Amino acid sequence: MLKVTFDRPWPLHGTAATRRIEQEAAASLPAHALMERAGLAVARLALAIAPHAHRVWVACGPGNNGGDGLEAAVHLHRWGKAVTVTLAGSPDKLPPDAANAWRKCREAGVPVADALPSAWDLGIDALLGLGSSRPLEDALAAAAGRMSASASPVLAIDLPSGLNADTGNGQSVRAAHTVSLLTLKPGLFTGAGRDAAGELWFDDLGVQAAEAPTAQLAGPAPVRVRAHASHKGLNGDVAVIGGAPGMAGAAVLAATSALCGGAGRVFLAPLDTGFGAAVPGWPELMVRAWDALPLESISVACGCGGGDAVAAMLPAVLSRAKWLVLDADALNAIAADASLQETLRRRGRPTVLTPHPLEAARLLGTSTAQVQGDRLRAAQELGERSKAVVVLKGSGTVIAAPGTTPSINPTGNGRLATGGTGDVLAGLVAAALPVSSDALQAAAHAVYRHGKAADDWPAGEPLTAGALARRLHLD
Ligand SMILES: NC(=O)C1=CN([C@@H]2O[C@H](COP(=O)(O)OP(=O)(O)OC[C@H]3O[C@@H](n4cnc5c(N)ncnc54)[C@H](O)[C@@H]3O)[C@@H](O)[C@H]2O)[C@@H](O)CC1
Ligand SMILES: [K+]
Repeated sequence: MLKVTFDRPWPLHGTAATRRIEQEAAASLPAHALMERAGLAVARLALAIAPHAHRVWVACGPGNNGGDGLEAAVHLHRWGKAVTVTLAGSPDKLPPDAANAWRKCREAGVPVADALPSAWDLGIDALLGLGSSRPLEDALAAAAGRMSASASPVLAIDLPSGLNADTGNGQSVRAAHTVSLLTLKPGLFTGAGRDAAGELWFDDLGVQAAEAPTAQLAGPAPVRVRAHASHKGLNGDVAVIGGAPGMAGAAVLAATSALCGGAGRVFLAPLDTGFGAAVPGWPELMVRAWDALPLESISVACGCGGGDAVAAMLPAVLSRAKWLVLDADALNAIAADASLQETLRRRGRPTVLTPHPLEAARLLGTSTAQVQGDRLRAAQELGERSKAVVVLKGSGTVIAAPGTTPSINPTGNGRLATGGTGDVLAGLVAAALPVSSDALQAAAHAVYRHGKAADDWPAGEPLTAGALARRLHLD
């Protein structure tokens, strides 16, 4: 059993891959062995996270997730806990492993109640796992609702019941802890998964997964030590093109973020002709006209408050920039213009798109709900279509590129939901591209760093985009 910490990458396996791993392992093990291991792991974790909990409610569902709960209930009962089992389903319809666990439960004398209990110290959610296929109803919904609403902590087995393992969608139990079995599932880390799952634990049940991961949970970048004999020319030049009248702040945020994020030199090309020759308070930033910039040799972040005006620059920027980050208004302009989409596809140089779900929906010609319905798939599809790295922002930002395993970012929190943090990210990605040979890795590490800065934010201090940019210092 491992606690899932975000200081290293983790492989993630979706439902189909996990089912294959389970079938292969079950074929080489004695009957019921996997479920017995799962039940023991859950019972041990229950003791570890809630050592003083005496009354334990194990809410079991109609399938093998319920079976895991029944196995755990037998152990906890034997260890002296006051266990109450409820079963949302019929004992004679349980699948074989779960039916075996039910028999053991009855033989051990574990109390089984028809009605949901009114008080307990620890809830164990064994209603649904991988098999969750539709919204919770009736007895399952009643048990899930009562368990989630209680002040007593919930330990979810495999997944918070109702959560889709692949997409992180679905109304589900809200758990304080979730122990993911055999594999870690992508749905725990994106969409509603982060809020539903609480602290995450992983038990492989002694099975080494031979399946290729469906996705990767991103880890931090290795520390980049700058050589003593270094100079600014080795650390990449970044230009930010954006900041139409009334939106100059977005471009300034991206530029300051690139600077604080480690770029050697940073240019700012405001689209507001009245901007002035310098950025107050930031003498390091060099203000230039966009068409005076050496686009062929620099990293460009384009969008960032560019408004409608940015569309006119895009043909040149798309065909000339050595490295390119497209954000916000640049993405909207591309979504509205098939010839820009074609130029993007044919660019053939490192390109990163940083859409939020609505921008991604516009680019894909679909709805925000459909993008959010399967964030991994939407990011992958957009990457394939545009031949670019895609950073689909949101809870569990997805980073995808054609022909590669996508990543989900584990850092960041709701404090980032404030104006300008996306511009900060665009600047940071633009700074990361010139010093990396792999645009996907550069983007994933920048996203990780951006989120980590928010996770490490001092309590009681407001998180604003400008303050965030300043905190992106190199170690
Ligand atoms: N078979 C085994 O030996 C093992 C099973 N494991 C557990 O088994 C789980 C998967 O078991 P199952 O495939 O039986 O699936 P579940 O136990 O998740 O679901 C059971 C059944 O509930 C039904 N269902 C889905 N949504 C429903 C809803 N909203 N309302 C009513 N019924 C609904 C489905 O028809 C599904 O087959 C894993 O998540 C894991 O917890 C693991 O412990 C590994 C070992
Ligand atoms: K569950």
